[in-house]
Amino acid sequence: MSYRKNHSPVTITVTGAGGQIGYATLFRVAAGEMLGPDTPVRLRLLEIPQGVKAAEGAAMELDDCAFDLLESVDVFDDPHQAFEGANIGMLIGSRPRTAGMERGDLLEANGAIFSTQGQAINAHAADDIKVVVVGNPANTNALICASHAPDIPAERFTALTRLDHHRALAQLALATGARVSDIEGLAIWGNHSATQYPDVFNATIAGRPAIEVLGENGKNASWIESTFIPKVAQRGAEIIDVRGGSSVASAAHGAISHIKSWVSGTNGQTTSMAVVSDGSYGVEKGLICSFPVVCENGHYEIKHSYDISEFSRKFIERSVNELKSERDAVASLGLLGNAR
Ligand SMILES: NC(=O)c1ccc[n+]([C@@H]2O[C@H](COP(=O)([O-])OP(=O)(O)OC[C@H]3O[C@@H](n4cnc5c(N)ncnc54)[C@H](O)[C@@H]3O)[C@@H](O)[C@H]2O)c1
Ligand SMILES: O=C(O)C[C@H](O)C(=O)O
Repeated sequence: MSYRKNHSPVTITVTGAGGQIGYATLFRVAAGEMLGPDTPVRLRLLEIPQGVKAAEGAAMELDDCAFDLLESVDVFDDPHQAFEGANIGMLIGSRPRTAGMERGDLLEANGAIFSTQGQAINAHAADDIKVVVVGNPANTNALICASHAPDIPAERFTALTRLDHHRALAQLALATGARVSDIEGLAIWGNHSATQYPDVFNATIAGRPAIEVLGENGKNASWIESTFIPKVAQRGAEIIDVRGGSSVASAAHGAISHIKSWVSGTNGQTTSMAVVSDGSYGVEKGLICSFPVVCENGHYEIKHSYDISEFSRKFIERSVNELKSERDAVASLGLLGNAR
């Protein structure tokens, strides 16, 4: 459903609320930037015990802002309480990789978090719950979460690739001198990882094929392959390298934009969301994969009109194969609940 004309409060559960992205998200949500100026919000903040103080501090500052849209803010360390009545779940908190941790250890640690949260959402969230998973590995965490919430349609569990979409828009605008608002049809395919595929071949700039405009700016296919794709796909690592920590404000902006689009629509414009595959474009059904989507009336739809060249197919397959291997790894660890 769309909340735009609905003045009743919307309950939003934010996990990892004491962390950096949580801090960069909460105040904007309470100010109405996500659901609009007519929609009051109730915030339910979830942290692990060690993070509760930080979340309580954020809650105190939220009070001190005296936001007129903020009806309540509560802090929990129990997911079953935190997801009570949630209409929206922003699942930001996750277990970061620390020294000595293997990939399997990371998947396992996060698997435990996201299975518990999936169960809590299944048991306590509102019927119209919409979930975006931000915590990495975001796509597979969303898959685990959905698999533990058998009473909720799998379509309601999504993962964040909007940040990647924004990064791609910005790089294309920089390369062509275009305005971001003149670009349409750009899409991120696959996993929120270095294998993701930012696709310019279906994009237009001020109504003209982006490829043509790139060509006029001296940017050919080899620029796309050797500069544009790695720049976007490895931007997260570049930010970590330059900033000394992973992206925060841009990730919060991506998460807010993701929910805003899903709830209020994209006015026919394309965006990217990692959503459950319906088998479109040969992506195995059930994987949480980034696709081009449009949103309307509180729903998203995968766009089915994209031309996929051999070049694009190769990149999409590589990322989808990575999603399959993550899915197989968590399945073999017994972390997937009900098969759908
Ligand atoms: N998808 C994306 O585009 C994207 C972009 C940037 C970062 N990220 C990911 O977002 C996540 C959060 O990043 P951050 O910078 O806010 O990290 P952070 O370490 O500052 O904050 C994470 C918070 O989550 C909390 N947490 C851990 N386990 C939890 C659980 N089970 N329940 C509730 N809270 C829990 C921690 O206590 C911490 O306060 C990371 O996994 C990061 O890799 C994703
Ligand atoms: O946290 C990370 O590893 C990077 C993050 O997912 C990003 O894309 O900025």
